[in-house]
Amino acid sequence: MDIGINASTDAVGSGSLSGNHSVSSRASLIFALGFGAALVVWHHFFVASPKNGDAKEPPVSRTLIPIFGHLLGFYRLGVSYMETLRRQTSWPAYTMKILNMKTYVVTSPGLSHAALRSRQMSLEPLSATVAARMLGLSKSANRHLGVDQNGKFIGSDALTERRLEFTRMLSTGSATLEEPSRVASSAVASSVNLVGTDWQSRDLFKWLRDVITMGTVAGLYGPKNPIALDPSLAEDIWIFDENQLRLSMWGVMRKWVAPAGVRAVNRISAAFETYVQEGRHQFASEAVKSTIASVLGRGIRPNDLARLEVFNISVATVNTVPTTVCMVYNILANPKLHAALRDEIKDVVSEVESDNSNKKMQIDISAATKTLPLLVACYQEALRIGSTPTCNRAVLKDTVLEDPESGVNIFMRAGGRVSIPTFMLHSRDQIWGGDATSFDPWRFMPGGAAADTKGRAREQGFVPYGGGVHLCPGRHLAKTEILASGVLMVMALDFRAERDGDHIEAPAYEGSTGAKKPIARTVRIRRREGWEDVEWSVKI
Ligand code: HEM
Repeated sequence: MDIGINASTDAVGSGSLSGNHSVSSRASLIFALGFGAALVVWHHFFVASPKNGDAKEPPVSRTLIPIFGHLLGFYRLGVSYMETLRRQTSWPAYTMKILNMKTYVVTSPGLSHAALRSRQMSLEPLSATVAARMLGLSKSANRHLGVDQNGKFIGSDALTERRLEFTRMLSTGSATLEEPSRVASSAVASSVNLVGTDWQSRDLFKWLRDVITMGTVAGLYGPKNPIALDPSLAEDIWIFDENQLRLSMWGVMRKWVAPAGVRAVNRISAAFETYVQEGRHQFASEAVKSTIASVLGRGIRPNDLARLEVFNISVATVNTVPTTVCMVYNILANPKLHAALRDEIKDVVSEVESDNSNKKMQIDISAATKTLPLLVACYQEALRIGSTPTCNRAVLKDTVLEDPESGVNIFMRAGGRVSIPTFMLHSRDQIWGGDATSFDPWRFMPGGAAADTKGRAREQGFVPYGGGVHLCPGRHLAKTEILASGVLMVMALDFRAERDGDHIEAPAYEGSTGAKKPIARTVRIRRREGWEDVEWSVKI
């Protein structure tokens, strides 16, 4: 284009330039067509062909658009794109090829468990390289994570050490789990106790999001945490989450491709850097205190530590929030269920102490599995359909795994990735006894399709917290906080739809690139009638 304009305006050499231009543009056209045809043939035979290198390797999923087809699919449909590809094959897994990277997407329950438990696969190389690309860490911090100057994982025990420490500190029965669980539940109770006696309109998702985020962060990072000082940072956690894919894919170009994501990382990490420099982490949970001490002990600068905390804080909130929102919304949308829960929970409510102005009531969730089976079933059902984490693994060595359902052996090549989108297992009618997309807690009650006769949740195909050595270390804390939120919302508050005469509807979701986020809806909320003067707390 530029050559053409220059040629016609160049009085001296316009003719020859012009002539050269038409010959060169024909040559360019022929070259472009030849190159395009070669690309399509290469894509067809080497990328889009359903045949893979090894006969036992899962078939390659096809896309109509060469090279960028899968990326466009993700941009358009988010993680649900993986479900559309699943329909191309009856294998328990398929291969998604993007350039030379192979991702094995596992779609059957048995193969998922086998992959999650396999010692030939690990999450760490992926966490380390993705963190390095997304967070703008210094070279020395990348080295700490085991990432070399080319962005390649060369190994480090830093993430293993953190995982083991976190898992130990947040395991059931440990005093170090009790403290953050108590603080998180009290923070939710405090938010509920602030609700007034007159009806007020609230965006239910945003309100619950902020209540849960404040609770989780207070539980982990203590009362002087950055979000307690600047609540607007809660929004940044979600902006970061929505931009994760773009941040991780574009490395140094992320400033241009995901400016909002970069701003969110900078804002959150700046606040965490000040938090560490001012020593406010001395009031944090033991789990956070010990991991911060070990990172600083390895010579990592506070600025890099703060950037790593962006990742950690996101992991701790972006699944807890959608699970709670899903549970509360669906309870409110079903008046029969709501009434049944009020009836169940009333037996664990007791008056603790009263002064002249306030009654103090406590809800005991310490033995919830026994005393609150319907609420626990609501929690399980919300885990099933309310959050959509994807478990990822790097294949460390050539591996063959058996799919127990079909008896087929599946080969996965070293250097590839494994992706287990939990929503694909959690939303299949044949696994969940029909109508898998609806919220039906009775599935998890004794004898239901998702439980045994004693009400123990089925394990096959139910992997909300992943599995194997990477099984979510925060699951016990999350469970307590979600149950505490549930009992408080049900017992302490009344809810109504925004318009008189309407019912509160079950949440509807937009195709989101990040964690599951329902379409915004406003509801009215006030203190429960007849219980206006009560100050609530939760016994965990
Ligand atoms: C309902 C809430 C939650 C859900 C559904 C959830 C789910 C998950 C899943 C699926 C994984 C990946 C496991 C795998 O790949 O096998 C994971 C990992 C992780 N989660 Fe959670 N999580 C929740 C809450 C939390 C909380 C509250 C914390 C923090 C206290 C937390 C901290 C972590 C960490 C640190 C990892 C990485 C583990 C590793 O590197 O091995 N999660 N979570």
